Amino acid sequence: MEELPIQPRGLFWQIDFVTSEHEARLIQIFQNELEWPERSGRLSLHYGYTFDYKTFGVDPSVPFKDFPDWLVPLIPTREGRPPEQVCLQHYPPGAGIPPHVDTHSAYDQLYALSLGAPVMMQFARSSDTDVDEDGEKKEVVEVDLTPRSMMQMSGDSRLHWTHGIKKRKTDTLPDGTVRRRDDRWSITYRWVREPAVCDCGDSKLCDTTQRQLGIEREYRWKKEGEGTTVGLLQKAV
Ligand SMILES: O=C(O)CCC(=O)C(=O)O
Ligand SMILES: [Fe+2]
Repeated sequence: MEELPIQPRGLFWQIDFVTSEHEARLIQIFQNELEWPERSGRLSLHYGYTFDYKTFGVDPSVPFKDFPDWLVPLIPTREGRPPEQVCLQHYPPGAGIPPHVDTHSAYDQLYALSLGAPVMMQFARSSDTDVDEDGEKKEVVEVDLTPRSMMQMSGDSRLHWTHGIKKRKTDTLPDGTVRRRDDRWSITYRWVREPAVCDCGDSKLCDTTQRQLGIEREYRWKKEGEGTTVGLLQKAV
């Protein structure tokens, strides 16, 4: 994988992690062979261990959910062990994910594979000099999540920038082209951090730092029923 020469630092990229034929077969499986929750918006299916919201680690009372056959060849091998948790998500056109960092204390490495239609992801950090489109003092960088690409978020991109996908039906590319959204699937891979303590010291985005400073966190920032990733992700404050 190669690091993208952009801010945020720490984004590693591999194009064509799967072939178009392989991608088409996977999308067939996602559309015809999996049981998705019945609601609108972004939908998630989880594999591997279940997260325990009390300990912020793996819940030992819930058995490991085996990786299905289609998932096994899609597991990144660079970490030397398989991820503890894998999440398949479907984004119909118009769906998004609010800006967040994946909880620092719970997870160490984080990878995401994109399949189907491309989408723009916004990476953001607070800034004294920049304002975003909502007038907030934020520096925002858009990264095009092109299909079949594997992205690793490490370093700054993992710890000190939030990431999210806007709920909208089109994305505007850097050259001004307006691109319609279409169905997208992503597979997110998470490696548990042991012990569950992060030492990055970011008081805005790090749950360990906030706990040490006595700052109350907003774990349950997602609406009830909006998916089972509640607690995995931390809202940007
Ligand atoms: O859909 C993606 O590529 C990323 C999703 C994400 O940020 C997450 O599940 O934490
Ligand atoms: Fe995330």
